[in-house]
Amino acid sequence: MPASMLKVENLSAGYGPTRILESISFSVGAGRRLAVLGRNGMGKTTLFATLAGQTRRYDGRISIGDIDLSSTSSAARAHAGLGYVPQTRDIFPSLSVEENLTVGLKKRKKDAIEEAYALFPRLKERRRNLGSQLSGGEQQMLTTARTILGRPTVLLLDEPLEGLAPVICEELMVVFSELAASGDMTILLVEQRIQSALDFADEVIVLERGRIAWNGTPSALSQDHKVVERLLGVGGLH
Ligand SMILES: Nc1ncnc2c1ncn2[C@@H]1O[C@H](COP(=O)(O)OP(=O)(O)OP(=O)(O)O)[C@@H](O)[C@H]1O
Repeated sequence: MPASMLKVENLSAGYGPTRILESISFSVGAGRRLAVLGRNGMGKTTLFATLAGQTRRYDGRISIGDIDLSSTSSAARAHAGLGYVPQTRDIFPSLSVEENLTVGLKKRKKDAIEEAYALFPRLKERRRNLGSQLSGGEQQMLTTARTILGRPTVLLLDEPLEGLAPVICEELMVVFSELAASGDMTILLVEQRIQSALDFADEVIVLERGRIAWNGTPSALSQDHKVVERLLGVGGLH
């Protein structure tokens, strides 16, 4: 299935009575890549959790293509093509890699496994290992592969590089770029490794206290040292 456009209009959301996101609006064209940046606690994870239907939405609209997802369940959003890879690397620790990949699949188990191994050959080497025996990078590959097997047309990746060695980060970013280049997925990436996010993205939004404080291209952001320092808290990019 080809990638879908994601549109977010005047979205406000939070946890119970605690408002975190205030009137967020942006759209990501089909097959485009958006980096969502911001200092700690500015609402990036809350934005993704809200898109995935896991927080309380007070107001606003979320749509994929022509489908309005605003009031639908998390399961319905996944069914409509939204894939969410949370920061928590959700895998089953007591199941093997292969079982993690196929649990819940009724059909095309063999195809799914081969597809995941083609994407992440390291998982093939580890196929008999339990989830709990994997390194952080392998867990990230497994959770990403599990989500991709659901054939999302919009993929949300929340800090996939967190805590990983540089060589593994590079490996993951290559796969994410290949997925984006396939034209099958629109990808939104939250990442603290700002340079990696800027190298990957076509467009950027920067959140500050639950609002969009800046939006533009990666090159415009790289050149705006004041914005980088004020909104991202780093003295310069390299
Ligand atoms: N389950 C929750 N209940 C109440 N408040 C929460 C909950 N999760 C997060 N928050 C609050 O929402 C705000 C935004 O947090 P969020 O995790 O979305 O930020 P973030 O930009 O992803 O930060 P980080 O880069 O540290 O992951 C913070 O003030 C945080 O304390």
